[in-house]
Amino acid sequence: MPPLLRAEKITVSFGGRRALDGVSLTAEAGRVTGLIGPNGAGKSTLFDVVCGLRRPRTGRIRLDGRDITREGPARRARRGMSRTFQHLELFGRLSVRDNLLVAAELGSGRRHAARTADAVLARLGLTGVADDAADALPTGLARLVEVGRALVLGPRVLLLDEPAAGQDAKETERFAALLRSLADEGTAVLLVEHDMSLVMSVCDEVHVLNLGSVVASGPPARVQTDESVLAAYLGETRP
Ligand SMILES: Nc1ncnc2c1ncn2[C@@H]1O[C@H](COP(=O)(O)OP(=O)(O)OP(=O)(O)O)[C@@H](O)[C@H]1O
Repeated sequence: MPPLLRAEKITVSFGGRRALDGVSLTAEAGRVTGLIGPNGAGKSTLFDVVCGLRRPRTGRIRLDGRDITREGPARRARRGMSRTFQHLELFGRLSVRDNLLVAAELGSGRRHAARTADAVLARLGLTGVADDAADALPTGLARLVEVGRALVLGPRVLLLDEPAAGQDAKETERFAALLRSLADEGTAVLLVEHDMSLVMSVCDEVHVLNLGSVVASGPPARVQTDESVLAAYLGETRP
């Protein structure tokens, strides 16, 4: 069986500068796959390519083996791909619940959407703030709302861009348990995150990007001690 998600030799240039240079990686169903690397390594650009917001200059994106490189974001979402953004994209004046409902109604009818939104709110521990305006929440909780908006669509592939930024230690611990349970249900989770203890504790496999290339891939324990990874991070927080 092909991997659920596969990026093949993806190249993206901005002007003359290569942001991604022949990047290949996979994300499997039932696994949490980490994507780490220093600032500017190309992580968010790769997410944009995977979810259809940016066309690569060369390379292919495959879902279940099918080439979806030419499909747009809406089509990919219907195929079961959801993502969150590094810069929050919530409707600030809407309540937390309505933020989820707007997304859920894209995926199903109104009654079903309400039930789905409430179930996701409960799962994320957000029921108590369901009626609060999204822009009144602290960053850690606002990021969970963003995750909730992705979850109401019941994704098979979930792309999370720095979801734990702004969370305190307790929130991060709960979040790690959520990621594990999503993977246990069969979701392919692709996680971009700077919190190394979260990445190392929750991921089954980690890909390391540096200057637009994958410099290491493997289980967290191996990647952590890889020489090229340590070199990529010199001058930054080491993994
Ligand atoms: N729209 C754009 N126009 C020009 N250059 C861009 C654009 N988006 C990204 N870049 C450049 O591409 C490179 C990769 O950026 P990207 O945001 O993908 O990195 P990243 O690994 O997600 O970084 P961070 O951890 O800081 O979010 C960087 O050099 C960045 O300046």
